[in-house]
Amino acid sequence: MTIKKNYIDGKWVDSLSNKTREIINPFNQEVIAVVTEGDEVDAKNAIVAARSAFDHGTWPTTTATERGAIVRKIAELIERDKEELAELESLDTGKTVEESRGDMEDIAGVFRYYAEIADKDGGEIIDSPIPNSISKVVKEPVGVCGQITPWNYPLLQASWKLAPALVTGNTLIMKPSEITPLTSIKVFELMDEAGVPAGVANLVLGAGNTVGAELSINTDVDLISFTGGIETGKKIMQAASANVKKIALELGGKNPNVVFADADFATAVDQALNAVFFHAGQICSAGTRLIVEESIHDKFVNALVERVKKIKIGSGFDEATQMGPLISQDHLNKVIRYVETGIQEGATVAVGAKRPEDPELQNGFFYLPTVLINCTTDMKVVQNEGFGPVITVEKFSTEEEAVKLANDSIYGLSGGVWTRDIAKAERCVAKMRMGTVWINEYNLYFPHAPWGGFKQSGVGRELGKLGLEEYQETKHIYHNLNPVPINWF
Ligand SMILES: NC(=O)c1ccc[n+]([C@@H]2O[C@H](COP(=O)([O-])OP(=O)(O)OC[C@H]3O[C@@H](n4cnc5c(N)ncnc54)[C@H](O)[C@@H]3O)[C@@H](O)[C@H]2O)c1
Ligand SMILES: C[N+](C)(C)CC=O
Repeated sequence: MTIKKNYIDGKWVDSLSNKTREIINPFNQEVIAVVTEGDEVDAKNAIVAARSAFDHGTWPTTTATERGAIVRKIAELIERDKEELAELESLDTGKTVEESRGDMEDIAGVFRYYAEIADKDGGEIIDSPIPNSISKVVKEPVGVCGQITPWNYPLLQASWKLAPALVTGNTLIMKPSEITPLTSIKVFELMDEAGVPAGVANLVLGAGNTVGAELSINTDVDLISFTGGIETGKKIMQAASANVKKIALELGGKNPNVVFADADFATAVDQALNAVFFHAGQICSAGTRLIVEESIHDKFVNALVERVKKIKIGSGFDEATQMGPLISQDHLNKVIRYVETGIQEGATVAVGAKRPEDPELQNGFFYLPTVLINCTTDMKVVQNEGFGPVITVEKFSTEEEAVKLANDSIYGLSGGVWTRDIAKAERCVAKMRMGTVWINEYNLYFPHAPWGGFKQSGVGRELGKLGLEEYQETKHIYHNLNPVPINWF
């Protein structure tokens, strides 16, 4: 098997240690690739390349229109190679190929969106309060950016960082999750083909506590953008204080999906399933906390359980499959422990809570879709992110109680409200402390609207204009057209 390499200063290179890592297919544990295993030294080399490209290269001063054209070209290349990318993503993560195809469309859309808005904001002229002066505000790139991504949406989360960083003239070093690097490697090949200059975009493969930690602490890095778990986010925040780096943190969620009795019942049941079991629940915004009005609770749970029993789990490459495996043995063990904790705390298993018995699935990291009822907000299984195909169900009887339960969390990433009463929906979402709230919808996102968390779900925003501004410094330029001595001293 050819060893896949780091991409530093425009060249594909092995890590200096010559260590390698096997990449495993979560469906059957087969080795699907071998990649070089970078560490702090490789990260430092990439930082030197990115620093030099920023301080001495042409990229930061290339016009936004030209940078936008290159980013548009990346979108076209992703569309050209969409099928190959989708298959790689499914091999690496276990998600269905149909899902991965959807991801690739979203990813191309993100590159296109940022290519389009790249040259649409030329700054601002301020109405200066001082005669004979010009006061203007311009945007400039932040500098060298470290970008660290998770395993659940490897290329999608990478695209939310790469596209805005590039169009705004930054240079960058990306570290994908060490267990799912394949589509990131491929997209760096495409960025090279699109004409991104050497040193502007660098890729270092390897572990979080080596490559990731170096990117976070190194004082030649000006910004660190991280998507991943809350505990890692806290470490990165601390390390970033070494040079008061700018930080953008997209962290976890424990997201409430509130269903009122007057909601469209069938749609709310269907979307509650999607909200949590899509990608086996390995989604930051998964609607893992179902909060249902008491009067419809039993009927809702029964309908949910009937549908859950029919979910087809299997290979992401089988067109009939609706849910694939979890990402790894470690993660499967974590989900098993998480459910056991819930049961010990008093939750009742309505369906699932075990591994499938199908002999064909025994080599994969599968866990059955699980519904836990009789849950209360004080339980760990309701408060902690499980990141698996597990939904907890709580009851409420008043609108105030529904909002109170929804907000009772250290997280604030996203949430949903299901009702036909427009005023009630608006009252609820106005009080819900989350970065994204859906009304009669769940888990929808697109490049035009910002994404990010309240509370411990993160700092900053990705996507939309705010996602671009994360990669920009704001400079006020004051020009005195009639300089005269002040004569104070
Ligand atoms: N808010 C969002 O948009 C969003 C999107 C996707 C995933 N997530 C979150 O990501 C988590 C799952 O992903 P994960 O298990 O890969 O998360 P993780 O925190 O374990 O790892 C994420 C990345 O951080 C790296 N890392 C680990 N330790 C590090 C360190 N000390 N310094 C620097 N980097 C380090 C890892 O190698 C990986 O590349 C979940 O909590 C999920 O909610 C959030
Ligand atoms: C941000 N999102 C929803 C694409 C993936 C979260 O894990």
